[in-house]
Order: sequence, then structure tokens, then C-alpha cells
Amino acid sequence: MAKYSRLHGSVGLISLANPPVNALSSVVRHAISEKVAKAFRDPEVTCVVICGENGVFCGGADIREFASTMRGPPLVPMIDAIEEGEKPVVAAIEGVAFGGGLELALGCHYRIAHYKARVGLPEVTLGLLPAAGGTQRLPRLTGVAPALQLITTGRHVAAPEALKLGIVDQVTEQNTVEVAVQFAKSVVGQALHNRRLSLRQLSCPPDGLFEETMAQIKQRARGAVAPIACVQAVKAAATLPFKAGMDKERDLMATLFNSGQAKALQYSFFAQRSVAKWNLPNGAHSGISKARAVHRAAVIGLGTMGRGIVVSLVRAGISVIAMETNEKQLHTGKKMVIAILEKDAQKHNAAPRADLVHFTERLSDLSNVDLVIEAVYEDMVLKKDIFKQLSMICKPDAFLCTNTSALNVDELAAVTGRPEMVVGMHFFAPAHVMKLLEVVYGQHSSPEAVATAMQLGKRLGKVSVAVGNCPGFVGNRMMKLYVEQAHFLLEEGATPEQVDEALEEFGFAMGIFKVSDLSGLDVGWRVRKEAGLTGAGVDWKEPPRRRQGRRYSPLADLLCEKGHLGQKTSRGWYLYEKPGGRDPKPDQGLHSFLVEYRSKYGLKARRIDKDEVLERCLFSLINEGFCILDDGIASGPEDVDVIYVHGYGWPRHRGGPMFYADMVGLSKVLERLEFYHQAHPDVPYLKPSPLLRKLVRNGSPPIREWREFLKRPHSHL
Ligand SMILES: CC/C=C\C=C\CC(=O)SCCNC(=O)CCNC(=O)[C@H](O)C(C)(C)COP(=O)(O)OP(=O)(O)OC[C@H]1O[C@@H](n2cnc3c(N)ncnc32)[C@H](O)[C@@H]1OP(=O)(O)O
Repeated sequence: MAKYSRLHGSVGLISLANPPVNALSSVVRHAISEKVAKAFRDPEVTCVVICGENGVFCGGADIREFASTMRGPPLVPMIDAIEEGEKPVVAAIEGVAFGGGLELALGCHYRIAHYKARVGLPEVTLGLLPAAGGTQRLPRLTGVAPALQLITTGRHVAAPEALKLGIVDQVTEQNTVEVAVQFAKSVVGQALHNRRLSLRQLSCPPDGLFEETMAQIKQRARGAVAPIACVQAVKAAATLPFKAGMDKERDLMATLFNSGQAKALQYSFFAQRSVAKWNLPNGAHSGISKARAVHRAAVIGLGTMGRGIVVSLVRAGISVIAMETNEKQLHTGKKMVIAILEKDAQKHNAAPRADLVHFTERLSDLSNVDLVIEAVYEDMVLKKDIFKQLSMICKPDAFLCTNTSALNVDELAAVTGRPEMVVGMHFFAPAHVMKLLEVVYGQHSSPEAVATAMQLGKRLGKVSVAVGNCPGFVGNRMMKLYVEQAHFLLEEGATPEQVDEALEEFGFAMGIFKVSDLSGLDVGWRVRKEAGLTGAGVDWKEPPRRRQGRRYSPLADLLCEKGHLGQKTSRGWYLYEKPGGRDPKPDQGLHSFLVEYRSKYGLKARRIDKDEVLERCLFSLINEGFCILDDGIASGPEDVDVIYVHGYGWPRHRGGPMFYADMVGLSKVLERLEFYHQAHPDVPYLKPSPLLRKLVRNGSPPIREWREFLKRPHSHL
């Protein structure tokens, strides 16, 4: 709803009141229209201020309403009526004015913002465009180029920048509503013509602006359609009269509104919020579990992961002890951490925060920290030794966390005297850049430990997902099968380029073979050696392309043995101009190697089309996602999807693997998995998961109902 009051006799004050973000639900839109009309009718009222309750102007249209038929007054005539009014209307912006909220403010004649407020048109991130005049009014206010940038990226703009761009007229550190009221009174009687953005003429945009932006977007958007529609809408603002531009905006929105991409992106928005509401098998959940404050943390190991974690902690203002026993590594780690922090300081025009880090070689220095993150390399013996020592050195209420991508958290917890204080914190490389954090709860992890790790993740700006303990947790457990299928496709006749092209066309930023070259083929080699799939631990009685009773491709191992480790050695699945080169080129040598390999093992190359690449790679990954849900390792499909979108480059406009399965149709996924399982009986994980079968038997319910078919989550090895 919206509340109405009269201040100082002549100011009509309209307050949006729809917690938590004053979204423009149909009730709110109805109330605003009514209150504005009332203020305009009242002869005592000479000016109007629109604000939001509880320190938030407005988070935009109510996204939950998009799933059903839209009711209530539309935004466009409501905003037009405000702009056309004969009494000055001032928007008092606190907190945020996003999407429809900013469009409402753009319909007002003046905008006053609190200095901490943010404004923006983030519709593009929901697969939409600002269709309440935003694409037509913003360019008339800021000029075309800045508006185009803001609308196509959905970037949030802090009040001081909004002032520079002309989006707001004044920024204040005082009470924003009071300042806006005084301001409104001061402009009574002044002509409003110039303040009506729809009447403003647009100056010519720079030559080639739209063509250049379109080209950049097509390259960056990976198949997303909303950014392209945003360019077209802003182009209409620059080339057509206001009314015709509005018609174009409306038509473009109509195509986007019901698109699968918009549904996927809106699902992603709520999925990201839902993972913060975690629950454990023992019934503990985020609603009742209190996190403990972390003032001092420690990171053990200053390799790539450790350095990134130290930087993340410092950026969040947490003081860190960074510990490394190897003197050379300590020196390099220190240099790199400081370099990143100095770059940060330069960017934000602030002092570097290196004073928050204390570098040391001594574990005993960790006696007083609240939380430790061990980030040494993946070696269980080494990690156990560290955890035993930590258990003795750290204060009794310190949390002990391990940054592991696959190792057993319970096994580590068991060597400490405080298994309830142990959780996994699986960061993704580079840890100061990547958004995802898997918080792995073990059998004994206390709700407080999970809550603290989740809360810390939030403070570090991560999207944190609580997951159960199993080899590879959620992300890597699924990824393993995706990678394996890609290798099998090479054995059967594909090239790395064909596989990558299909995946990139689907929307991945990089195909799997390019990713493998980037991270280094030796990473997976180490893991496979550890798992006894290659190297000393192999049972050589099995045929060469079979390990542990099932199909295995030794292709990647053979490349590693040749020293072809990817970008760093200038050869891997692709060829690079020099070691460390970034530009992959098809490698004829690799193609010949594949031909020889196939001939050696009597494999007949066949033509593999893009559909097969996608189905084999993605459906096997999705099938494992269903197994993970069935096992209770992830508590809902949203958890799996958030992990894939934020940690594994799954295109956001496709929602995530489980959402994609829902979109494709569960019976189709089941049917194709059955087909591939029959064709490849030596690949057990192609056998459709019991949960997938159950869902199909129950009429393929939509993804929001899948939780009803799940067992309770539990930790599981
Ligand atoms: C025909 C179509 C007509 C008009 C179209 C208009 C276009 C739009 O306006 S589309 C919406 C554009 N707005 C946005 O994209 C903003 C989305 N929200 C946010 O970015 C953030 O929520 C925030 C406003 C910055 C607040 O952040 P924070 O304080 O971190 O809280 P959250 O946990 O994110 O949100 C709290 C709570 O509010 C729900 N919520 C937020 N925004 C909306 C919204 N616009 N509609 C409905 N609900 C919203 C959010 O889901 C959270 O609720 P949970 O129950 O916890 O999920």
C-alpha cells in the first residue's frame, strides 16, 4: 500500500509501504495512483513528495507478480500522470530506487537522494527491460551513452555518481524526506515544462555507439536476448519521438516478458535468496541458528587459493593471520596479496588495507583467532596433521574450516577434539574473484559452525550454499561426469573444438577443454592418481580403457605424460603461441594423436552432432544433480542451480542445470538418458536416477514442487 499525509499544510507526502523493499505490487500501484490524484485534487496542496517507508524508496516492480496475470493499474499511465501534473513532485530516495522504483522517480519532477542510496535499472538481469518509460526517460536525462551502459548492464549506481550523471538533483546526508519537503516547497510556482523528461530533446549520440555496443553485447551476452532488446529500446529513444519510443519499449518488453530466459533469470533471483535459508538433517536451520562474529581469522597456506581467501577477508575488514611454512611461498604470497590490496586501494582511492594482515611462518601465532581456514593443497595426510595441531593450539571456541574441493570433512573433524567446530569452506579459484562458496557440513558440524561459515561467506560477498559431505560435494561431483563425457566424445570421433563450440553456443563462457587448458590438465591428473584411476594405484589387469569396473578414458593422462598441461606449457587440448598464452588454436598434432589413439584401441570415429554433445555432457551432469538431491547432499534444486551459475559458468539465462531439465521436460531428459545408458552400458551414471523416474511418474511437476519428493537432507559418504 501507500500512505498519505499532509505536512506543513501544503505538502502532500506519499509513503510507499510494502516491506521489505516497497515493491510496486498491484496494491501499491493502486494506492500510489489514488494518493497522487488526491494530492493533485486538493487545493491546499501545492507540492508532493514521494518516499518509501523503512529507509527504502522502492525495489521496483513486484517480481513475484510476474508469474501470474498482471492485475492492477499499469505503471506507465501512473508515471505519466505524475509527470503531467501541475504541482511539483519530488522523489525522496533512501536505500534503493531500482527498476520500476527509479522509473517512478524519473516521472517525478525532481529527485533528492540520501548519500548512501543506490539507483539503477536492473531489469536486464531479470531478462526484461525497463518498460515503464525507463529506456526513454533515462537517456533524455543523462545523455544516450551513459543510459545505454546502465540499462544494458543493470549496474547499480551510488548516489554521488548518480548526482554526477544528473540522475538525481541533490544528494544529502540529512533526513532525505525533510530535505525533499523543503526542496518541494522552494520550487512551488516554478515552471515544470523543463522538468518533464518526456518533453526533453535528446542530443545526438556519438557515431557508431549503437553498432559498437550491439557488437560487444552479442559477444558478451552468450545468447541472452534482454541486453539486445535494451539496445534497441534506447536506440528508439535516440531516433524516435517519445510516444513512438514508448511503443517500441512496450513491444520489445512483450517479447521478453514471457520468454524462457526471463523465467530462468527470475528463478535465479529467488534461488539465490533461497539458498541463504539453509537447513541441516538434524532439523537445525538458518532461522534458529545464530552465527558467531568473526573478528580475527587465520588462513593456512599461501598458494593461489590461500592468497585469494586472505584478500577476501581483508576486503571485508577482517584482520587476518596468513600462515605459510614454506619461506619462498610465504614471500611470494605476501607480495601478491599486497599487490592486489594496493590495486584495490588505487581503484577506490583509499589507503591499502595491508595493515590488517600479519604474515607468519608459525602455527602457534594462531592461538587467539576466531576462525581458521586451512587452504593447503589437497593432501589428506597433510591436512590431518594440521588439524591435529590446530585442535591443540587454537582457543577452544575457534572454528576450524578446511578449503577442500573434494576431501572428506568428517575424516578431518575426527582428528580434532572439537568435530562440532569443523566445517568445509570450498572456495573457487581465484577466491577473491569467484562468487561461490560451498559450506560443507559434516556429521558433527554444529548449527553455530554452519551459521558462522554461511554468515562469513555473506560478509565476503559470496553466494554461499550449505551442502552435505560426499566426494566432490555438489559442484565437483556433477562436474566429474560432464568432463568424462567430453573425453568419451573425443574417443568416439569429436574434436575439442566441436565439443567446446556446442557448449559455448549453449552459453558457457568457455568450453570444457578450454577450461581444462586454463586450469591445467595436471589438476585432474592429481585427483585421478589419488583416486587410483591412473599412476601407481591402477589395477593393470583391467583392459586399458576400463578402470574400477567401468569405462575410462586415459586421454587426459596421456597428454599429461607428454607434458601437455594446457596454457602453461603452450599445449594441451589446444595449441598456444607460447607458454602462458591465452589464445587457443586448433592443434593438428592433437588431432593426429586422437586418430592414432582411436586406431590403437580399434575405435571407429563417427560424426557427432551438437545435440549429442549437449545431451551427453549436460544430461549426465543433470542426472547426477538428481542423485545429489535424492541423497540429500543438496537440500533443493535451487541449491544445485546456484552452485552451477555462480561457480561453474552455467549461463544465468538458462537458470541452472535443474531448471534447464524442467524447461526441456523431465520425460525427455529421462528418455534420452535411457537411450544413452543402453548405448553405453559400461557408464553406470547414465542410468536415470530414481528421483528423476519418480518425478516423471508423478506427472513431471514444476521445479518449485520438487522438494515435496525429496527425502530430508543428510551428510553421506
Ligand atoms: C509488466 C512489467 C511491469 C513493470 C516492470 C518493471 C520492472 C521492474 O521493476 S523489475 C524489478 C527490478 N528490481 C530489481 O531487480 C531489484 C531486485 N531486488 C534487489 O536487488 C534486492 O532485493 C534489493 C532491493 C537491493 C534489497 O537487497 P537486500 O537488502 O540484500 O535484500 P534481499 O534479500 O535481496 O531481498 C529481501 C526480500 O525482498 C524480496 N525482493 C526484493 N526485491 C523484490 C522485488 N522487486 N519484488 C519482489 N520481491 C523482492 C527478496 O526476494 C527477499 O525476499 P525473500 O523472501 O527473502 O526471497
